[in-house]
Amino acid sequence: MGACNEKIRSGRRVIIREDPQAASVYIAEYIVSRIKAFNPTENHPFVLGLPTGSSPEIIYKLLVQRHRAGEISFKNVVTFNMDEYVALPRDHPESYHSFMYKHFFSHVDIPPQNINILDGNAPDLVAECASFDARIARYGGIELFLGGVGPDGHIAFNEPGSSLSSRTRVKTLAYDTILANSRFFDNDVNKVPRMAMTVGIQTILDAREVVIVATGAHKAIAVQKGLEDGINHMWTLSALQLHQHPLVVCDRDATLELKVKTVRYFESIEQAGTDARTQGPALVYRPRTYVPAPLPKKTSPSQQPTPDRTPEKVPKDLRINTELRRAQEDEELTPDSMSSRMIDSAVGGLDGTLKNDLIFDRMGGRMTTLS
Ligand SMILES: N[C@@H]1[C@@H](O)[C@H](O)[C@@H](COP(=O)(O)O)O[C@@H]1O
Repeated sequence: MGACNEKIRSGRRVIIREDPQAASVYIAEYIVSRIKAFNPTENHPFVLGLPTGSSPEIIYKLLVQRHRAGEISFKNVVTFNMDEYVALPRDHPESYHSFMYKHFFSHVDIPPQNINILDGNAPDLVAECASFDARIARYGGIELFLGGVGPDGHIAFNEPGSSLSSRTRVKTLAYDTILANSRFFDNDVNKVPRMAMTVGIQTILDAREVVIVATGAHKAIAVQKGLEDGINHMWTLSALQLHQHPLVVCDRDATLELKVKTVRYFESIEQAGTDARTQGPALVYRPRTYVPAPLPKKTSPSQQPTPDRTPEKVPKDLRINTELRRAQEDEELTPDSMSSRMIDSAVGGLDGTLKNDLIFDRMGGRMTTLS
């Protein structure tokens, strides 16, 4: 597993800020800059994946502020939310529908028909999940998926043990998650829904870029398992090691379980000038792997886009071809394999201090110390 990871960790970025506010400022600015760089139009919208949870609340607040200041429009942005509880009324204050309208959608100019949230009360939940995946495919895939992480390392509701190749589906919540989320339900575990619908790990990995916010000491073990250990379905955050462009933004507390060397390494990448806000994956050069069907003409908010509701109606050519996408993505910010660190030229462009830090990390150096 270790050797395999070395090859696939390319382009991984970890940004560390002192507190949740500063981490959120970074992410909000990043999202704004990505949407602006994409220059979305009605026929070529920016497709944004979105989370709920307490961690992204500040991010939404900042995005709303930027919108009110006239700095960003969401008119040509299409959103897909990660997850929703099953059988919780849509207008329940803790439904993810309510959360999203309360914190974000009601305050920006996104057209209602551009909003996609799983319907946890659909008569056929399996068909609803398939329809959700079909809608994502119809829009040409997700450009940027923002996510949080649970204390047990889950992303969306992909609980420990989830399949790394999963797509949108119904999941039974882990007890840890029910306990963690009971704070939103009068601290009563019995009020927390037992099931949820969630995008799968593969749904997230299919996004062209994934941004994770992790703040607070209670996320430190998940961050350590996700970043330093190997890919493990018991810590589904770690699946991002399979992605070409994951960006994890932590506050200082969330790094408490990381090795000092890991923290210093990622800080050195940022100091070396590979600022994620300007070094994200190319937005326009990566070809879409399918041709999106033309979007319906906008009429009234009550006339939602009418995606096919059943899996049978999903045309084959709308399926995501991840192999082709991977083949196209070969740009790297900084080599992150042990073998490449051993080559002095890999750090040749850094200043003396950074060079010393990284050269210290050579396998040869460690062997000398041990002998
Ligand atoms: N389904 C959500 C996740 O998407 C979220 O990342 C997690 C962490 O939430 P918080 O940010 O409140 O810690 O909570 C829930 O389980």
